[in-house]
Amino acid sequence: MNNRQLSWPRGKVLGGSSTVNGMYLVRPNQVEIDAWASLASSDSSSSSSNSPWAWNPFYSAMKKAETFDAPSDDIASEAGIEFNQASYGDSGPIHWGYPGFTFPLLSSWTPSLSSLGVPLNSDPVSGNNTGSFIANSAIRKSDWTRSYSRSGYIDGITGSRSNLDILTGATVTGIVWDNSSSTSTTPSSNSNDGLKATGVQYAFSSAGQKFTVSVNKEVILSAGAVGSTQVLMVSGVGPQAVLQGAGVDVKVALEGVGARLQDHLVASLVYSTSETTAGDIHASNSAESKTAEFMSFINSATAYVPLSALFSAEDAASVISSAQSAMDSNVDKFKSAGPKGDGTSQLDDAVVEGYKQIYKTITDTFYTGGSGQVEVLIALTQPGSIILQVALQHPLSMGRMYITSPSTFDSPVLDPAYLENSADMDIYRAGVKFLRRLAGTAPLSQYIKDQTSPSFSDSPSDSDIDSFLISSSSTEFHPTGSCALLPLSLGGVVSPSDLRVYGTRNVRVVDSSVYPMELSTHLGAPTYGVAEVAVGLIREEYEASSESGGAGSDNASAGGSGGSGSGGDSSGAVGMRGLGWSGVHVVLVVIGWVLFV
Ligand SMILES: Cc1cc2nc3c(=O)[nH]c(=O)nc-3n(C[C@H](O)[C@H](O)[C@H](O)COP(=O)(O)OP(=O)(O)OC[C@H]3O[C@@H](n4cnc5c(N)ncnc54)[C@H](O)[C@@H]3O)c2cc1C
Repeated sequence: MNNRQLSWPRGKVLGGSSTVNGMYLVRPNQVEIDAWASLASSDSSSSSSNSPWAWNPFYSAMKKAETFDAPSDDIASEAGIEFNQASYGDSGPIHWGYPGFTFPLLSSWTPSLSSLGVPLNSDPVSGNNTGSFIANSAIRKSDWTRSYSRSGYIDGITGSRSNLDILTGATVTGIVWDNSSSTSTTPSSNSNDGLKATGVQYAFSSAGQKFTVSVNKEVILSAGAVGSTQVLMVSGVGPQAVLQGAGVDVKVALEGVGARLQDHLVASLVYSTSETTAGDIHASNSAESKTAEFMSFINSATAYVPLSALFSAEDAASVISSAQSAMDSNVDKFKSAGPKGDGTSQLDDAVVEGYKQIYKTITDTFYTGGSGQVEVLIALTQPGSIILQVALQHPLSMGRMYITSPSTFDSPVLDPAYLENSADMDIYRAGVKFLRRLAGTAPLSQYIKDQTSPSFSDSPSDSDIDSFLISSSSTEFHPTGSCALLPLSLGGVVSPSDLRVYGTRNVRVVDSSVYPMELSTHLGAPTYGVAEVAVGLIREEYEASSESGGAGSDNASAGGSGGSGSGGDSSGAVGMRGLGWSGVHVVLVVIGWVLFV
């Protein structure tokens, strides 16, 4: 995007990004999760329907993390909220609620979208998220506070658990290996081979003393899409060319680490309004603006829009077939860009094959299977304005992240190759046109006056829209793909069977880096699901081992959480809730948090 640099904030705090995020709780589409399970099982003899990553078990895991808080009748009718309570969990640590304050203009959201072919979805959380709806927010109704990984998973257990230590303010600087445990840098999918971690090193500043937490059992990284990838790389696990360039000894030449980095891009159209917005009430400094109910208001009206509502049937078919027929040239381009995107070396064949399979999945299944290709949102947070936003959901453009130094105190290079693929621009541009139609569609149109930004002509050309998107798009804060859960033959980083990093015996990654492709959702809710699946797999493994007199019975350390605490969480994933059985000592080493040992 004209070499623009975008800011990618992350929550550097206990609870990770769930502490600072926009609080949308949305589930992905079943089509996406089943496609992931199918890719994950593609080199195994078992069917993807038995995979823990298939929709049914994954849906159960997401529900395990949550408790649904129904809105009051007044809020539901004022905002036009519809829901199916049976589709939610009822006893998990994260509250799926709604704000205690709303705006009548929000009830115009779903009728206007329905008129544009995106009907109300009154049950968007049980497998089909396409359509328009008022999404859940991460709000606990009993006191209108944010429900996030720390409040859900950690706060209730600190002080009461002698087998949990949390080191805050610490930055993990690398994994300590038993170098005699493996002599080969070639990764194997066999967990009995490979490097064994014996500890995690951390420090409180870049020049400060380094400390080590020893590991009896394993290390679980939950440092997020950027953090976990960086920790692996500085520890010698990653693409050879990258590690050598950064002065890091190659322990495991795992070429998929950091490859295929992706993100959701978002753009905003701003309209003036004479309707009162949340921004107006905030700015008024009135008594109402200080109530807990008002302060709980957060944007949440959304819609996942399929190609059929963005294009005519003929144009949709043309976008799909152009993307499909351009696959081989895009794959070649991706391969020759190399691990640093500078063409100095080619990408590994397995990583390229993974890109090809993901590309096929997006163009053959997601484009045609009815899942949302853009998300459309409305924001009421600016005084005097209504903001309509569009975010591209399944980018074919995938880039890379890599380190240039062996220190986790130095920033890595993050390059998601935004909009390099022309199909991405075609769909994103159609999303902007859709927003403009939405602004003119009743009943929402009665609240909308002039478009104040960007300053388009009445009929902007495609190139006007493209220039606007290139110059003003920002991140929707959903980076992923950098530690993909896929077979080694598709350039995976963690094994679908147990989230173990290939080429290691006892290091797992459990966080939002593991999705091989973007999902049509905000990534928080599914990442709680990833963590809950992980807890199930890890428990099963230790319990089986314990029964046979193995690892589970000794006084060891297990891995922790990220940003959160127990059981599973997104912004700092996995969980004490599920993992803290007796005999296992857990240490969270945390900036905001991170690992566990
Ligand atoms: C501004 C913003 C808005 C967002 N809005 C939404 C939203 O509305 N809804 C939604 O569902 N999702 C949203 N997201 C995304 C969502 O919050 C993340 O996808 C999710 O939190 C990812 O969880 P994670 O555990 O993978 O990583 P994180 O939550 O980022 O947790 C990683 C943790 O690891 C720590 N860490 C990293 N490196 C190290 C290290 N070397 N040593 C020690 N600690 C380390 C970090 O400090 C952090 O505490 C948003 C994200 C942001 C940043």
